[in-house]
Amino acid sequence: MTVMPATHEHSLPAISTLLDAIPAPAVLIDRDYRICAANQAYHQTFAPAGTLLQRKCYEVSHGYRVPCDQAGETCPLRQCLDSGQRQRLLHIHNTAKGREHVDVELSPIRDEEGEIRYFVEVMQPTHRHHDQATRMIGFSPAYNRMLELLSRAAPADISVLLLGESGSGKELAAQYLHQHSPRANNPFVTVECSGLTESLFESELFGHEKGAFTGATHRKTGLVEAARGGTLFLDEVGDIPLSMQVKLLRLIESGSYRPVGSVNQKQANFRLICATHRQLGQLVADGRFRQDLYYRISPFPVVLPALRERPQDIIPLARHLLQQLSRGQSLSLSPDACQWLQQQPFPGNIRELRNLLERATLLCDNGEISRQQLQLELGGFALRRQPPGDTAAPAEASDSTDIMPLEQVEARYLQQVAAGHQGDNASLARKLQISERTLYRKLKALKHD
Ligand SMILES: Nc1ncnc2c1ncn2[C@@H]1O[C@H](COP(=O)(O)OP(=O)(O)OP(=O)(O)O)[C@@H](O)[C@H]1O
Repeated sequence: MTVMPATHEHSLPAISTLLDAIPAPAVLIDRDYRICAANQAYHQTFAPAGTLLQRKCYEVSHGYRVPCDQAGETCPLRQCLDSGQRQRLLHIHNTAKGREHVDVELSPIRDEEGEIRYFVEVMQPTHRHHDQATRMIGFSPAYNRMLELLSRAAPADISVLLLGESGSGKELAAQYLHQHSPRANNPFVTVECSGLTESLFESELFGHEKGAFTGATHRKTGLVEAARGGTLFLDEVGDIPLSMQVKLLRLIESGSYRPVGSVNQKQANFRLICATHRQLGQLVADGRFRQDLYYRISPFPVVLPALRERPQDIIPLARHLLQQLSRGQSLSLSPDACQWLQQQPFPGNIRELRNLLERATLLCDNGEISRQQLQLELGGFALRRQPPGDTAAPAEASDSTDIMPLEQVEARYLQQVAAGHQGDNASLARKLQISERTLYRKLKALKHD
Protein backbone atom coordinates (compact mmCIF):
# COMPACT_ATOMS: atom_id res chain seq x y z
CA MET A 1 0.00 0.00 0.00
CA THR A 2 1.26 3.51 -0.78
CA VAL A 3 -0.03 6.44 1.25
CA MET A 4 0.10 10.18 0.99
CA PRO A 5 2.36 12.11 3.36
CA ALA A 6 0.86 12.93 6.77
CA THR A 7 0.27 16.54 5.73
CA HIS A 8 -2.64 15.24 3.66
CA GLU A 9 -4.70 14.99 6.82
CA HIS A 10 -7.87 14.30 4.88
CA SER A 11 -6.52 10.88 3.88
CA LEU A 12 -6.18 9.72 7.49
CA PRO A 13 -9.87 9.24 8.41
CA ALA A 14 -10.13 7.15 5.25
CA ILE A 15 -7.23 5.03 6.48
CA SER A 16 -8.96 4.55 9.85
CA THR A 17 -11.97 3.21 7.97
CA LEU A 18 -9.66 0.96 6.01
CA LEU A 19 -8.11 -0.32 9.24
CA ASP A 20 -11.61 -1.17 10.51
CA ALA A 21 -11.57 -4.03 8.01
CA ILE A 22 -9.05 -5.68 10.36
CA PRO A 23 -10.87 -7.25 13.33
CA ALA A 24 -7.83 -7.10 15.65
CA PRO A 25 -6.56 -3.78 17.06
CA ALA A 26 -4.64 -2.03 14.27
CA VAL A 27 -2.94 1.32 14.05
CA LEU A 28 -1.00 3.45 11.56
CA ILE A 29 2.18 4.94 13.02
CA ASP A 30 4.65 7.35 11.46
CA ARG A 31 8.43 7.16 11.77
CA ASP A 32 8.23 9.40 14.79
CA TYR A 33 6.12 6.85 16.73
CA ARG A 34 3.03 9.05 16.31
CA ILE A 35 -0.36 7.41 15.91
CA CYS A 36 -1.90 8.72 12.65
CA ALA A 37 -4.91 6.43 12.43
CA ALA A 38 -6.46 3.66 14.54
CA ASN A 39 -9.32 1.25 14.07
CA GLN A 40 -12.27 0.70 16.43
CA ALA A 41 -10.71 -2.37 18.05
CA TYR A 42 -7.56 -0.40 18.91
CA HIS A 43 -9.66 2.40 20.41
CA GLN A 44 -11.62 -0.05 22.56
CA THR A 45 -8.49 -1.81 23.76
CA PHE A 46 -6.27 1.14 24.57
CA ALA A 47 -8.38 4.24 24.98
CA PRO A 48 -12.09 3.42 25.33
CA ALA A 49 -12.90 7.00 26.33
CA GLY A 50 -9.86 8.99 25.28
CA THR A 51 -8.16 10.31 22.22
CA LEU A 52 -5.34 8.59 20.38
CA LEU A 53 -4.33 10.65 17.40
CA GLN A 54 -0.86 12.21 17.53
CA ARG A 55 -0.03 10.36 20.76
CA LYS A 56 3.10 8.20 20.76
CA CYS A 57 2.56 4.47 20.40
CA TYR A 58 4.90 3.56 23.28
CA GLU A 59 3.04 5.89 25.61
CA VAL A 60 -0.40 4.51 24.69
CA SER A 61 0.38 0.79 24.73
CA HIS A 62 3.13 0.63 27.35
CA GLY A 63 2.82 3.79 29.40
CA TYR A 64 6.47 4.58 28.59
CA ARG A 65 7.94 8.06 28.12
CA VAL A 66 10.56 6.79 25.70
CA PRO A 67 10.46 4.32 22.79
CA CYS A 68 10.48 0.66 23.83
CA ASP A 69 14.09 0.03 22.86
CA GLN A 70 15.16 2.79 25.24
CA ALA A 71 13.07 1.18 27.98
CA GLY A 72 14.85 -2.16 27.78
CA GLU A 73 12.39 -3.81 25.36
CA THR A 74 12.51 -4.70 21.72
CA CYS A 75 10.94 -2.06 19.49
CA PRO A 76 9.23 -3.54 16.44
CA LEU A 77 9.29 -0.16 14.68
CA ARG A 78 13.06 0.11 15.03
CA GLN A 79 13.50 -3.49 13.89
CA CYS A 80 11.23 -2.86 10.92
CA LEU A 81 13.18 0.26 9.95
CA ASP A 82 16.49 -1.60 10.25
CA SER A 83 15.43 -4.64 8.27
CA GLY A 84 12.95 -2.95 5.91
CA GLN A 85 10.76 -5.99 6.41
CA ARG A 86 7.66 -7.04 8.27
CA GLN A 87 8.37 -7.85 11.94
CA ARG A 88 6.55 -10.05 14.39
CA LEU A 89 7.14 -10.24 18.12
CA LEU A 90 5.51 -10.65 21.46
CA HIS A 91 4.95 -7.52 23.53
CA ILE A 92 3.34 -6.68 26.84
CA HIS A 93 0.70 -3.98 26.50
CA ASN A 94 -1.29 -1.99 29.03
CA THR A 95 -4.82 -2.54 27.86
CA ALA A 96 -8.08 -1.42 29.46
CA LYS A 97 -8.19 -4.94 31.01
CA GLY A 98 -4.68 -4.69 32.48
CA ARG A 99 -1.33 -6.00 31.28
CA GLU A 100 -1.60 -8.44 28.38
CA HIS A 101 0.71 -10.37 26.11
CA VAL A 102 0.14 -9.26 22.56
CA ASP A 103 1.41 -10.73 19.35
CA VAL A 104 2.50 -7.66 17.37
CA GLU A 105 2.97 -7.60 13.61
CA LEU A 106 4.41 -4.47 12.05
CA SER A 107 4.47 -3.91 8.28
CA PRO A 108 6.33 -1.03 6.61
CA ILE A 109 4.38 1.29 4.30
CA ARG A 110 6.52 2.99 1.65
CA ASP A 111 5.99 6.14 -0.40
CA GLU A 112 6.37 6.36 -4.18
CA GLU A 113 10.16 6.58 -3.83
CA GLY A 114 10.26 3.39 -1.79
CA GLU A 115 11.03 5.22 1.49
CA ILE A 116 9.40 3.82 4.61
CA ARG A 117 6.94 6.50 5.77
CA TYR A 118 4.53 4.63 8.00
CA PHE A 119 3.96 1.34 9.72
CA VAL A 120 0.78 -0.64 10.16
CA GLU A 121 0.76 -2.41 13.48
CA VAL A 122 -1.72 -5.22 14.05
CA MET A 123 -1.98 -6.92 17.43
CA GLN A 124 -3.52 -10.19 18.44
CA PRO A 125 -3.98 -10.86 22.14
CA THR A 126 -2.29 -14.19 22.85
CA HIS A 127 -4.84 -15.24 25.49
CA ARG A 128 -7.38 -16.17 22.90
CA HIS A 129 -9.60 -18.00 25.35
CA HIS A 130 -9.42 -15.61 28.28
CA ASP A 131 -9.68 -18.60 30.55
CA GLN A 132 -8.28 -17.61 33.94
CA ALA A 133 -7.29 -21.19 34.76
CA THR A 134 -4.98 -21.51 31.75
CA ARG A 135 -3.74 -17.92 31.59
CA MET A 136 0.02 -17.72 31.65
CA ILE A 137 1.22 -14.93 33.89
CA GLY A 138 4.73 -13.57 33.51
CA PHE A 139 6.09 -10.27 32.26
CA SER A 140 9.82 -10.63 32.79
CA PRO A 141 12.13 -10.66 29.74
CA ALA A 142 13.01 -14.35 30.34
CA TYR A 143 9.36 -15.36 30.48
CA ASN A 144 8.44 -13.19 27.54
CA ARG A 145 11.13 -14.78 25.38
CA MET A 146 9.79 -18.20 26.29
CA LEU A 147 6.21 -17.14 25.47
CA GLU A 148 7.34 -15.79 22.14
CA LEU A 149 8.81 -19.19 21.26
CA LEU A 150 5.54 -20.85 22.25
CA SER A 151 3.48 -18.45 20.17
CA ARG A 152 5.66 -19.17 17.14
CA ALA A 153 5.53 -22.94 17.56
CA ALA A 154 1.82 -23.12 18.43
CA PRO A 155 0.26 -22.76 14.97
CA ALA A 156 2.73 -25.17 13.35
CA ASP A 157 2.35 -28.91 13.79
CA ILE A 158 5.94 -29.25 15.02
CA SER A 159 6.70 -31.46 18.04
CA VAL A 160 7.66 -29.33 21.02
CA LEU A 161 9.84 -30.42 23.92
CA LEU A 162 9.22 -28.43 27.12
CA LEU A 163 12.15 -28.41 29.53
CA GLY A 164 12.07 -26.98 33.00
CA GLU A 165 12.15 -27.67 36.68
CA SER A 166 9.24 -29.24 38.45
CA GLY A 167 6.36 -26.80 38.91
CA SER A 168 7.71 -24.29 36.37
CA GLY A 169 4.56 -24.50 34.27
CA LYS A 170 5.30 -27.11 31.60
CA GLU A 171 1.80 -28.55 31.56
CA LEU A 172 0.28 -25.09 31.32
CA ALA A 173 2.64 -24.31 28.42
CA ALA A 174 1.50 -27.51 26.69
CA GLN A 175 -2.13 -26.40 27.06
CA TYR A 176 -1.22 -23.00 25.67
CA LEU A 177 0.35 -24.62 22.60
CA HIS A 178 -2.76 -26.70 22.08
CA GLN A 179 -5.19 -23.82 22.56
CA HIS A 180 -3.32 -21.69 20.06
CA SER A 181 -3.04 -24.41 17.45
CA PRO A 182 -5.41 -25.37 14.63
CA ARG A 183 -6.17 -28.47 16.72
CA ALA A 184 -7.63 -26.37 19.57
CA ASN A 185 -11.17 -27.70 19.12
CA ASN A 186 -10.00 -31.30 19.33
CA PRO A 187 -8.86 -33.17 22.45
CA PHE A 188 -5.81 -32.40 24.57
CA VAL A 189 -4.70 -35.68 26.13
CA THR A 190 -2.06 -35.96 28.84
CA VAL A 191 -0.06 -39.15 29.35
CA GLU A 192 1.69 -39.20 32.71
CA CYS A 193 4.74 -41.27 31.77
CA SER A 194 6.39 -41.71 35.14
CA GLY A 195 5.53 -44.86 37.02
CA LEU A 196 3.98 -46.72 34.10
CA THR A 197 5.02 -50.34 33.70
CA GLU A 198 5.70 -51.64 30.21
CA SER A 199 2.39 -53.47 29.82
CA LEU A 200 0.40 -50.59 31.29
CA PHE A 201 2.17 -48.11 29.07
CA GLU A 202 1.30 -50.08 26.00
CA SER A 203 -2.34 -50.66 26.81
CA GLU A 204 -2.84 -47.10 28.10
CA LEU A 205 -1.30 -45.59 25.01
CA PHE A 206 -2.51 -47.98 22.33
CA GLY A 207 -5.61 -49.48 23.95
CA HIS A 208 -6.43 -53.18 23.95
CA GLU A 209 -8.90 -55.63 22.53
CA LYS A 210 -11.33 -57.57 24.68
CA GLY A 211 -9.54 -60.69 25.97
CA ALA A 212 -6.07 -59.37 25.03
CA PHE A 213 -4.82 -60.38 28.47
CA THR A 214 -6.23 -61.67 31.76
CA GLY A 215 -8.55 -59.02 33.09
CA ALA A 216 -9.19 -57.37 29.72
CA THR A 217 -12.94 -57.84 29.91
CA HIS A 218 -13.69 -54.94 27.59
CA ARG A 219 -12.14 -53.38 24.57
CA LYS A 220 -10.34 -50.23 25.71
CA THR A 221 -9.61 -47.13 23.65
CA GLY A 222 -6.01 -45.97 24.04
CA LEU A 223 -4.88 -42.41 24.67
CA VAL A 224 -3.47 -42.14 21.15
CA GLU A 225 -6.96 -42.80 19.83
CA ALA A 226 -8.46 -40.38 22.38
CA ALA A 227 -6.13 -37.66 21.10
CA ARG A 228 -7.23 -38.16 17.48
CA GLY A 229 -7.05 -34.82 15.68
CA GLY A 230 -5.72 -33.11 18.81
CA THR A 231 -2.61 -32.97 20.96
CA LEU A 232 -0.88 -35.79 22.83
CA PHE A 233 1.09 -34.48 25.79
CA LEU A 234 3.71 -36.86 27.18
CA ASP A 235 4.53 -35.52 30.62
CA GLU A 236 7.82 -36.66 32.21
CA VAL A 237 8.94 -38.26 28.96
CA GLY A 238 12.42 -38.69 30.50
CA ASP A 239 10.96 -41.27 32.88
CA ILE A 240 9.92 -43.71 30.16
CA PRO A 241 11.97 -46.88 30.63
CA LEU A 242 14.13 -47.95 27.71
CA SER A 243 12.02 -50.94 26.78
CA MET A 244 9.05 -48.64 26.15
CA GLN A 245 11.01 -45.94 24.41
CA VAL A 246 11.32 -48.15 21.35
CA LYS A 247 7.52 -48.48 21.15
CA LEU A 248 7.10 -44.76 21.35
CA LEU A 249 9.73 -44.26 18.69
CA ARG A 250 7.90 -46.64 16.38
CA LEU A 251 4.66 -44.73 16.92
CA ILE A 252 6.27 -41.37 16.16
CA GLU A 253 8.23 -42.63 13.15
CA SER A 254 5.50 -44.64 11.47
CA GLY A 255 2.48 -42.66 12.68
CA SER A 256 0.77 -45.99 13.26
CA TYR A 257 0.26 -48.39 16.16
CA ARG A 258 -1.40 -51.64 17.06
CA PRO A 259 -3.74 -51.98 20.07
CA VAL A 260 -2.69 -54.81 22.39
CA GLY A 261 -4.23 -58.06 21.17
CA SER A 262 -5.25 -56.65 17.81
CA VAL A 263 -3.94 -57.68 14.40
CA ASN A 264 -4.82 -54.37 12.77
CA GLN A 265 -2.57 -51.36 12.54
CA LYS A 266 -4.23 -48.04 13.26
CA GLN A 267 -3.26 -44.68 11.92
CA ALA A 268 -2.52 -42.03 14.55
CA ASN A 269 -3.27 -38.32 14.14
CA PHE A 270 -1.91 -36.09 16.89
CA ARG A 271 0.48 -33.25 17.52
CA LEU A 272 3.16 -34.32 19.97
CA ILE A 273 4.25 -32.26 22.95
CA CYS A 274 6.67 -33.73 25.49
CA ALA A 275 7.91 -32.38 28.78
CA THR A 276 10.54 -33.33 31.30
CA HIS A 277 12.32 -31.86 34.31
CA ARG A 278 15.30 -34.14 33.62
CA GLN A 279 18.40 -33.30 31.64
CA LEU A 280 17.68 -35.43 28.62
CA GLY A 281 21.11 -34.83 27.07
CA GLN A 282 22.68 -36.38 30.15
CA LEU A 283 20.25 -39.29 30.08
CA VAL A 284 21.23 -39.93 26.45
CA ALA A 285 24.93 -39.78 27.36
CA ASP A 286 24.28 -42.24 30.20
CA GLY A 287 22.45 -44.61 27.85
CA ARG A 288 19.19 -44.12 29.71
CA PHE A 289 17.36 -42.38 26.91
CA ARG A 290 17.48 -43.37 23.25
CA GLN A 291 19.23 -40.84 21.10
CA ASP A 292 16.98 -41.50 18.10
CA LEU A 293 13.90 -40.84 20.26
CA TYR A 294 15.51 -37.70 21.64
CA TYR A 295 15.89 -36.32 18.11
CA ARG A 296 12.31 -37.22 17.26
CA ILE A 297 10.79 -35.40 20.21
CA SER A 298 13.02 -32.34 20.25
CA PRO A 299 12.79 -30.46 16.96
CA PHE A 300 11.52 -27.41 18.91
CA PRO A 301 12.86 -27.34 22.48
CA VAL A 302 11.62 -24.62 24.83
CA VAL A 303 13.10 -24.02 28.26
CA LEU A 304 10.75 -22.69 30.94
CA PRO A 305 12.63 -20.33 33.24
CA ALA A 306 12.61 -21.18 36.93
CA LEU A 307 10.75 -18.73 39.17
CA ARG A 308 14.00 -17.60 40.85
CA GLU A 309 15.25 -16.49 37.40
CA ARG A 310 12.32 -14.09 37.09
CA PRO A 311 11.76 -12.59 40.55
CA GLN A 312 9.80 -9.66 39.10
CA ASP A 313 7.04 -12.15 38.16
CA ILE A 314 6.54 -13.43 41.70
CA ILE A 315 4.08 -10.74 42.85
CA PRO A 316 1.92 -10.63 39.67
CA LEU A 317 1.81 -14.44 39.80
CA ALA A 318 0.95 -14.44 43.50
CA ARG A 319 -1.93 -11.98 42.88
CA HIS A 320 -3.20 -14.06 39.98
CA LEU A 321 -3.04 -17.29 41.99
CA LEU A 322 -4.74 -15.61 44.96
CA GLN A 323 -7.59 -14.58 42.71
CA GLN A 324 -7.96 -18.19 41.59
CA LEU A 325 -7.73 -19.55 45.11
CA SER A 326 -9.99 -17.09 46.88
CA ARG A 327 -13.02 -17.79 44.67
CA GLY A 328 -14.48 -14.33 44.42
CA GLN A 329 -13.38 -13.21 47.90
CA SER A 330 -11.01 -10.28 47.65
CA LEU A 331 -7.63 -11.09 49.19
CA SER A 332 -4.50 -8.98 49.11
CA LEU A 333 -0.87 -9.31 50.19
CA SER A 334 0.61 -7.08 52.89
CA PRO A 335 3.79 -5.17 51.95
CA ASP A 336 5.93 -7.41 54.19
CA ALA A 337 4.35 -10.51 52.64
CA CYS A 338 5.32 -9.19 49.17
CA GLN A 339 8.84 -8.45 50.33
CA TRP A 340 9.24 -11.90 51.87
CA LEU A 341 7.88 -13.67 48.78
CA GLN A 342 10.35 -11.90 46.52
CA GLN A 343 13.25 -13.19 48.59
CA GLN A 344 12.31 -16.87 48.41
CA PRO A 345 14.25 -19.24 46.14
CA PHE A 346 11.16 -21.33 45.26
CA PRO A 347 12.78 -24.63 44.31
CA GLY A 348 9.25 -25.93 43.75
CA ASN A 349 8.55 -22.97 41.47
CA ILE A 350 4.97 -21.87 40.82
CA ARG A 351 3.50 -24.99 42.39
CA GLU A 352 5.31 -24.13 45.64
CA LEU A 353 4.09 -20.54 45.47
CA ARG A 354 0.56 -21.75 44.88
CA ASN A 355 0.68 -24.17 47.84
CA LEU A 356 2.03 -21.46 50.08
CA LEU A 357 -0.76 -19.09 49.12
CA GLU A 358 -3.45 -21.72 49.41
CA ARG A 359 -2.45 -22.41 53.00
CA ALA A 360 -2.26 -18.70 53.77
CA THR A 361 -5.80 -18.12 52.46
CA LEU A 362 -7.02 -20.55 55.14
CA LEU A 363 -5.09 -18.79 57.87
CA CYS A 364 -6.14 -15.30 56.86
CA ASP A 365 -9.27 -13.72 58.38
CA ASN A 366 -9.03 -10.05 57.51
CA GLY A 367 -8.59 -10.07 53.73
CA GLU A 368 -4.87 -9.30 53.86
CA ILE A 369 -2.24 -12.04 53.90
CA SER A 370 0.69 -11.32 56.16
CA ARG A 371 4.26 -12.57 56.08
CA GLN A 372 3.63 -14.78 59.16
CA GLN A 373 0.80 -16.57 57.39
CA LEU A 374 3.11 -17.42 54.49
CA GLN A 375 6.09 -18.54 56.54
CA LEU A 376 5.89 -22.16 57.48
CA GLU A 377 7.85 -23.18 60.56
CA LEU A 378 8.64 -26.85 60.16
CA GLY A 379 12.00 -26.96 61.90
CA GLY A 380 13.83 -30.19 61.15
CA PHE A 381 10.81 -31.46 59.22
CA ALA A 382 11.32 -28.93 56.43
CA LEU A 383 12.25 -30.20 53.00
CA ARG A 384 16.01 -30.09 52.49
CA ARG A 385 16.90 -27.59 49.81
CA GLN A 386 18.46 -29.54 46.96
CA PRO A 387 20.41 -27.79 44.27
CA PRO A 388 18.16 -27.52 41.24
CA GLY A 389 18.84 -29.85 38.35
CA ASP A 390 18.40 -33.50 37.59
CA THR A 391 17.08 -34.91 40.81
CA ALA A 392 17.23 -38.41 39.31
CA ALA A 393 20.96 -38.34 38.78
CA PRO A 394 22.72 -40.51 41.33
CA ALA A 395 24.53 -38.47 43.98
CA GLU A 396 27.81 -40.08 42.98
CA ALA A 397 27.55 -38.77 39.46
CA SER A 398 28.11 -35.21 40.66
CA ASP A 399 30.84 -36.34 43.03
CA SER A 400 34.32 -35.81 41.67
CA THR A 401 35.46 -39.25 42.80
CA ASP A 402 36.41 -41.58 39.96
CA ILE A 403 35.20 -44.68 41.70
CA MET A 404 31.66 -45.79 41.02
CA PRO A 405 29.97 -48.67 42.85
CA LEU A 406 30.20 -51.84 40.76
CA GLU A 407 26.47 -52.35 40.88
CA GLN A 408 25.99 -48.93 39.33
CA VAL A 409 28.54 -49.58 36.61
CA GLU A 410 26.73 -52.77 35.74
CA ALA A 411 23.36 -51.03 35.70
CA ARG A 412 24.62 -48.28 33.39
CA TYR A 413 26.31 -50.75 31.11
CA LEU A 414 23.17 -52.83 30.94
CA GLN A 415 21.07 -49.80 30.11
CA GLN A 416 23.42 -48.89 27.32
CA VAL A 417 23.58 -52.30 25.72
CA ALA A 418 19.84 -52.84 26.08
CA ALA A 419 19.23 -49.50 24.34
CA GLY A 420 21.51 -50.32 21.43
CA HIS A 421 20.62 -54.03 21.09
CA GLN A 422 18.73 -54.87 17.93
CA GLY A 423 17.70 -58.48 18.66
CA ASP A 424 15.51 -60.00 21.36
CA ASN A 425 16.29 -60.54 25.04
CA ALA A 426 17.38 -64.14 24.48
CA SER A 427 20.17 -63.08 22.12
CA LEU A 428 21.19 -60.25 24.44
CA ALA A 429 21.39 -62.71 27.37
CA ARG A 430 23.58 -65.02 25.26
CA LYS A 431 25.97 -62.18 24.42
CA LEU A 432 26.16 -61.16 28.07
CA GLN A 433 26.71 -64.81 29.01
CA ILE A 434 23.95 -64.79 31.58
CA SER A 435 20.66 -66.64 31.65
CA GLU A 436 17.59 -65.01 30.18
CA ARG A 437 15.97 -65.10 33.60
CA THR A 438 18.87 -63.21 35.14
CA LEU A 439 18.65 -60.63 32.37
CA TYR A 440 14.94 -60.15 33.02
CA ARG A 441 15.61 -59.75 36.71
CA LYS A 442 18.31 -57.17 36.09
CA LEU A 443 16.22 -55.23 33.58
CA LYS A 444 13.33 -55.23 36.00
CA ALA A 445 15.57 -53.89 38.76
CA LEU A 446 16.60 -51.08 36.42
CA LYS A 447 13.01 -50.04 35.97
CA HIS A 448 12.51 -49.77 39.71
CA ASP A 449 15.64 -47.68 40.22
N1 LIG B 1 2.74 -18.67 34.07
C1 LIG B 1 1.84 -19.13 34.90
N2 LIG B 1 0.82 -18.36 35.24
C2 LIG B 1 -0.11 -18.82 36.12
N3 LIG B 1 -0.08 -20.02 36.70
C3 LIG B 1 0.92 -20.84 36.38
C4 LIG B 1 1.93 -20.44 35.45
N4 LIG B 1 2.79 -21.47 35.31
C5 LIG B 1 2.35 -22.46 36.10
N5 LIG B 1 1.24 -22.09 36.76
C6 LIG B 1 0.49 -22.92 37.75
O1 LIG B 1 1.48 -23.54 38.57
C7 LIG B 1 1.16 -24.90 38.83
C8 LIG B 1 2.27 -25.80 38.32
O2 LIG B 1 2.33 -25.72 36.90
P1 LIG B 1 2.48 -27.01 35.96
O3 LIG B 1 1.71 -28.19 36.50
O4 LIG B 1 2.18 -26.60 34.57
O5 LIG B 1 4.05 -27.30 36.15
P2 LIG B 1 4.95 -28.47 35.57
O6 LIG B 1 6.21 -27.84 35.15
O7 LIG B 1 4.17 -29.25 34.55
O8 LIG B 1 5.21 -29.36 36.85
P3 LIG B 1 5.72 -30.89 36.93
O9 LIG B 1 7.05 -30.95 36.21
O10 LIG B 1 5.87 -31.11 38.39
O11 LIG B 1 4.65 -31.71 36.29
C9 LIG B 1 -0.18 -25.14 38.17
O12 LIG B 1 -1.17 -24.94 39.12
C10 LIG B 1 -0.25 -24.08 37.09
O13 LIG B 1 -1.59 -23.72 36.77
